[in-house]
Amino acid sequence: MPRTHSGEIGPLPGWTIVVPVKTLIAAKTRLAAAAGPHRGALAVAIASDTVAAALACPRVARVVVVTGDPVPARALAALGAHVVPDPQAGLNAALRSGGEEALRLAPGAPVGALQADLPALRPAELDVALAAAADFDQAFVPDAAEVGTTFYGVRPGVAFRPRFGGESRARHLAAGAKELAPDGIPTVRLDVDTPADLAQALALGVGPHTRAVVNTMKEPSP
Ligand SMILES: Nc1nc2c(ncn2[C@@H]2O[C@H](COP(=O)(O)OP(=O)(O)OP(=O)(O)O)[C@@H](O)[C@H]2O)c(=O)[nH]1
Ligand SMILES: C=C(OP(=O)(O)O)C(=O)O
Repeated sequence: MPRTHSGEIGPLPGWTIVVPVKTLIAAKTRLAAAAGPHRGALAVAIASDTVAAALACPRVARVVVVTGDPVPARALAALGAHVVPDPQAGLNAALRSGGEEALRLAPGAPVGALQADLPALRPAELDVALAAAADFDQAFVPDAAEVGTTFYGVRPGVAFRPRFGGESRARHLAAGAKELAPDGIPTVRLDVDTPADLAQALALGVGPHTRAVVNTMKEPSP
């Protein structure tokens, strides 16, 4: 059963959050030099901390992971995500496919897309973003660099049309989605693509999966 919570207008259905996870062999290429042989483990760990934080968020009823890779599929299912296959037609096709599954699972629930690379994500900060998003047909959270997007969501009954990839902030704005960038949600906005992003996330405080892999990366080679 989806969790519900009380608000001024009575109990609302919880969000279904769709998280896309790339096949590991192609994942986190910008961290390849920093992570070396730990790149795949780091990608799974970052996705695990993102999914665990989303599942712990009061306004989230369920997480649908879209991936074509059995390794993150197993790890994220073990955390409680519902995993579906990737249609292998790019990021937005993967998200739309997850959105269709979201409607099958909970037709009356709001649907959001969340990047899988938010290792510092705090459930309470995601909750702030979801509470704000509920007031708009379509809304999104820009990434910390204000170029990309970390979250895009729609109200029940509104077509789910994510436009992620590259300069997606401008595309979401042009499509009429409301930009949400309140103070106090840095961990929703900090997507980790580069070593500098990872350093910033470590400073904010990452989840235990990412912490463990980063500790291994720091160990001197035998
Ligand atoms: N399921 C799925 N997820 C994808 C796909 N492309 C990207 N993603 C996910 O979308 C988010 C943003 O991905 P990117 O920044 O393009 O890739 P990345 O692996 O994080 O990093 P780079 O390799 O450095 O570009 C991450 O959560 C990825 O796992 C895809 O084709 N299918
Ligand atoms: C896919 C995106 O981001 P990145 O490639 O920076 O993870 C995006 O911001 O739409």
